[in-house]
Amino acid sequence: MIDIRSVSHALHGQTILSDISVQLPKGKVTALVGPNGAGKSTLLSLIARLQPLQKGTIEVDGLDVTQTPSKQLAKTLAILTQSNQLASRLTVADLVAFGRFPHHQGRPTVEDNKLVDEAIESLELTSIRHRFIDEISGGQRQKAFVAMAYAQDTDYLLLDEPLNNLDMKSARTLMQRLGSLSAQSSKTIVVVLHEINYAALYADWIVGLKDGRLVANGETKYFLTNETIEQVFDMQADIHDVGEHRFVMHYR
Ligand SMILES: Nc1ncnc2c1ncn2[C@@H]1O[C@H](COP(=O)(O)OP(=O)(O)OP(=O)(O)O)[C@@H](O)[C@H]1O
Repeated sequence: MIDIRSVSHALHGQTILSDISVQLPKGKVTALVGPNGAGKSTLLSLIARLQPLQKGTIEVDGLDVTQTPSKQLAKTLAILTQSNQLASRLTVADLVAFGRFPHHQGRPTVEDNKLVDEAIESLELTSIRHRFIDEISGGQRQKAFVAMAYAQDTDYLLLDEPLNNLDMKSARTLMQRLGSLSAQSSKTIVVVLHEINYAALYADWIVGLKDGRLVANGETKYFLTNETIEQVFDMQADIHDVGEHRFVMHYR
């Protein structure tokens, strides 16, 4: 579980997050949703300790993120951020292998190499594994960064808008993979999504933020109501049940 208690955050005098308390369930896929600027990326970065926690506490699997040694945290949690800039010239395979570094400290084992190959195959990057990441398309690069996070094989995986630039089939394949990682390998996955229907189909749990506040939080089918969509996104949408899933018709 990721246990977030009374977390507030401010930058340059501006409140970014206000008193957020929420528990993200272990072994499930949680979607973090909300309008632009709601604070989703900030919350993810605080969970992963990419910036210092100003107020409140965050525990990942019982580990207080402010107290846990970096090596231990890196073996527990992997994050894909939105700013994936690397100065050095790396191939896709180098980049993905980089994700294993906290585990082997520069001396990869057969198991490390196997996990790198699996991540490359899972994201369908095999044919471009030797290409440089600054010479591939935006969607291919996004997949390479997702593969790097995936290869870390941590129990907790945080992904900030992993579907950016992905075509329809690639997006569906990735969400299916994340679903099976949680269902079959008990991984806890937190994913920032803008398309609510990916959350509807693949998330077990949804957390809605708006203006730095927690607006709604619950199991997917209970979260997806007209009232909640309006509260979080300030827009009306029809909710339709199709089979066992609930969809949000927000396209017109
Ligand atoms: N480095 C920064 N300095 C100052 N303000 C920042 C900084 N980073 C983010 N913010 C502000 O914090 C607020 C939350 O930003 P954040 O990126 O967490 O939102 P988000 O929900 O992830 O948005 P989006 O959906 O657009 O990616 C915004 O008002 C943003 O302008």
